[in-house]
Amino acid sequence: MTSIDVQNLTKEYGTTRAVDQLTCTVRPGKVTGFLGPNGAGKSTTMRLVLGLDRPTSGTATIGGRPYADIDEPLRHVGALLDAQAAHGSRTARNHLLALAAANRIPARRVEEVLEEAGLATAAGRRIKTFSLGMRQRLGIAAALLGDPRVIMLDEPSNGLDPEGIIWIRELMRRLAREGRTVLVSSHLMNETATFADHLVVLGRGRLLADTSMRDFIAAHSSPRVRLRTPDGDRLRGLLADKGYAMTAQDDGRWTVEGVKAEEIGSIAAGHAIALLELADEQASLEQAYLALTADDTEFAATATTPRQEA
Ligand SMILES: Nc1ncnc2c1ncn2[C@@H]1O[C@H](COP(=O)(O)OP(=O)(O)OP(=O)(O)O)[C@@H](O)[C@H]1O
Repeated sequence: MTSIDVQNLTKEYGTTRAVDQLTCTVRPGKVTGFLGPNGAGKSTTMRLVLGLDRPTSGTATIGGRPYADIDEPLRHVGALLDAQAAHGSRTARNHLLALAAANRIPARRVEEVLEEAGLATAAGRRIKTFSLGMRQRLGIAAALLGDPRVIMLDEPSNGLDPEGIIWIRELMRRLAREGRTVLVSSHLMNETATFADHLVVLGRGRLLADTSMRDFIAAHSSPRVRLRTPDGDRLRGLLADKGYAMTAQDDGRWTVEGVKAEEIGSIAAGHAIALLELADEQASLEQAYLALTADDTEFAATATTPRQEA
């Protein structure tokens, strides 16, 4: 089993505590979404796991070993941290060939990952001519080069077009199905909801949540019911007597907060009120995330303004 294990990890930059006593385990066979407001410590944690920075205290290991102790690390751990990092005057193919040679990876893997990342026709071009999306694809190709069991991607959808976003989503799902450990940071909640099974959420360097996506949404949202009825005013009165507010929506439906569909259904049935539609509404990951991180957002316009997806 190749897990990423973080134990009491702390990183201070001067007086800034970027990561604060963080303990979590990222397990194989799942895509784990790594979330948190700007400056929460996600990139710092990834850098510490990859040995690119030294922790102030605590440990980060991959499969039980610090990254620095892993021989030919690209064969075990693939990471995309900064897509701008590749040497601009090299071609994409030469960049990957150099990485392959340094890690004793056969050169034919270069052609495979170029193909997989949709860069086969651009392989002979210098990286400095690449768009941001192409650089992301190249970074992901590099991460996959050594067929690693552990993949860490920092904002992989950055700069990708809609087709690229679908590609990366399906790629991550497949990597997890193959039993690999996949850790992906993102600011895009709707996007994360489409690929993550599990979530690790940071706020100001501390762990706010380490839970399945489903449990996270259930824990950080209140129930809400959507319904349609020809007898809205009567039902609204009945629900008001029980302390529930029924709110008219623009599309002719009503919503009721803080209640489950079963309860509304039995109240309506008890008073012979017809319901043409009745359903529990699933809160979105974005709503649950905003509810959890409202107090931990360092750089927000106002604490109550929901952020739009970038
Ligand atoms: N090299 C550094 N020197 C000084 N401070 C740093 C350094 N790297 C990160 N920090 C600080 O550490 C904190 C965490 O930053 P980090 O980049 O890890 O957050 P993040 O969650 O990845 O944010 P974002 O979502 O904006 O990418 C921030 O306050 C940041 O300013």
